[in-house]
Amino acid sequence: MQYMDGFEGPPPYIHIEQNEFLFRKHKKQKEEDIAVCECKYKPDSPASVCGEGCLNVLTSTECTPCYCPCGIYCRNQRFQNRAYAKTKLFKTEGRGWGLLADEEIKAGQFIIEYCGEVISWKEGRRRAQAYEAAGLKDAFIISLNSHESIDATRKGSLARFINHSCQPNCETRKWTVLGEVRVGIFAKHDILPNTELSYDYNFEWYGGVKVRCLCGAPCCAGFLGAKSRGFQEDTYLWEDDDERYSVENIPLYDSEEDVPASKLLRITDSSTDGFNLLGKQSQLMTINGNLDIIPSSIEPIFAQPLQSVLMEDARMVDIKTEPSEDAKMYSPDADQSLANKNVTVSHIRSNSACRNYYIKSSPLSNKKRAKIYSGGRLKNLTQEFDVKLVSQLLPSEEAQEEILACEEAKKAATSQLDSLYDEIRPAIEEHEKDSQDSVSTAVAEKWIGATCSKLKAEFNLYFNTIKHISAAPKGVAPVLALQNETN
Ligand SMILES: C[S@@+](CC[C@H](N)C(=O)[O-])C[C@H]1O[C@@H](n2cnc3c(N)ncnc32)[C@H](O)[C@@H]1O
Repeated sequence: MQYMDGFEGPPPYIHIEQNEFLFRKHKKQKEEDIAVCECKYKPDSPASVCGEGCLNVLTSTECTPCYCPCGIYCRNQRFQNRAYAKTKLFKTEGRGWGLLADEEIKAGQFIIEYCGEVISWKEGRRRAQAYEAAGLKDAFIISLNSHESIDATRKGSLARFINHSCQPNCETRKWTVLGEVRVGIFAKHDILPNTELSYDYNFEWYGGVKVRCLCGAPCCAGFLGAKSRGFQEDTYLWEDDDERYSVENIPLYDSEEDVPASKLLRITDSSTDGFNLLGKQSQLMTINGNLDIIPSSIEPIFAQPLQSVLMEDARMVDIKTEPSEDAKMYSPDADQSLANKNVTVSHIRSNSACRNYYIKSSPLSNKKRAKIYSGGRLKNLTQEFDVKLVSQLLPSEEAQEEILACEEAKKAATSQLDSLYDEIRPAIEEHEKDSQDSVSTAVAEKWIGATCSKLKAEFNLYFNTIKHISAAPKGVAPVLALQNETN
């Protein structure tokens, strides 16, 4: 994403409105598992249909379309229908971006779903550490259930912008929707328009970095997610009077570098897909890379601390946004910028061990492909040489043994990597290339390890060969050169 005159928006992300499953497929609900309520549609009281008394509502389960006795009148399909409240994105002072109510919201109302990438708990931990190592201070990982998390760092809904408060007006609730658990943000009490939405991250948040809380509530816990499982497992055990749990003993970060709010204005209408970012200038780039023209007279929004959340005087403008497609949302620039900023797991993965092992589609011409690939696998493009022959040319027995041992180690590492391919072949075939993002974390870890071992073994072989050749008497090198030419 690009902004005029150096104005910066939030780091780019892909806007999605349903969870994406990275490590498993979306569950398929079996017919026998569908919970059917006993509600009946009465024309004289439509508001009673699938309301508080509905058996499914009571168990936080959404009704399944076609199975609910109330048919199209069912009101218990809010996640499925994306029955979101109207919200707007805005720039806060010191807490990055936040989300405002853009209409009156009633107590208990479903506001928005927290969407992102569904990953394992272990992967969540790993990512949190990788994000922290990469200097990303905004945390977007929340827990979904005992073994899975939702990571909205790279992909997410507008809910990813809801900030924490120790005295929040919203809360997260988990609902079962078509057999899958989903996380929704719900109003704890009535919320007036232009009020910042917030929930308590304490039991949800999984940020690696300790961030000083700026919610301003009298009961403020001091920093974010202090009671969350991630926080506790990561660093500290939560115990009253535990002196480790004090601001002084914990390295704190401000949530972002303070950018004067007067420089920025961001306005979003959650009723549309995607969002726009606006600077003082009349032009802006949407996240999907389209250039929109906006009147330059719009005043910036000034955010108040959460204590004074009502923002009646703020002038806001709704900007119509184009429906976004994932592919468009992530412009090459945005992708590049995110890749530079976040040394993410997939970044590490794809740089460390991919063999570009294309099964079907490939940008290469057939001719070029045929030259490089052999039986579907990428040929070793480095110049091979006859190690045995080279060793015989070396005068010292010790040197000979060393490079033969290196050759053996290289063979062993290569065969270990090759045998791993049998394990990952189905994923490679499904995704048409050998990206480690397409296999489970456990396999990817083995894959990275095996690739590193192979690279190390190759390096040792070449290094020792060069070392011994350069130490050998004159004449050995030309013989080797000749031998290489004849190969
Ligand atoms: C889920 S994101 C919320 C959106 C974020 N403000 C942004 O600009 O993308 C969580 C991050 O926002 C910041 N944040 C949220 N609530 C905060 C608070 N009460 N005080 C300080 N920083 C906060 C922290 O950096 C936190 O890691």
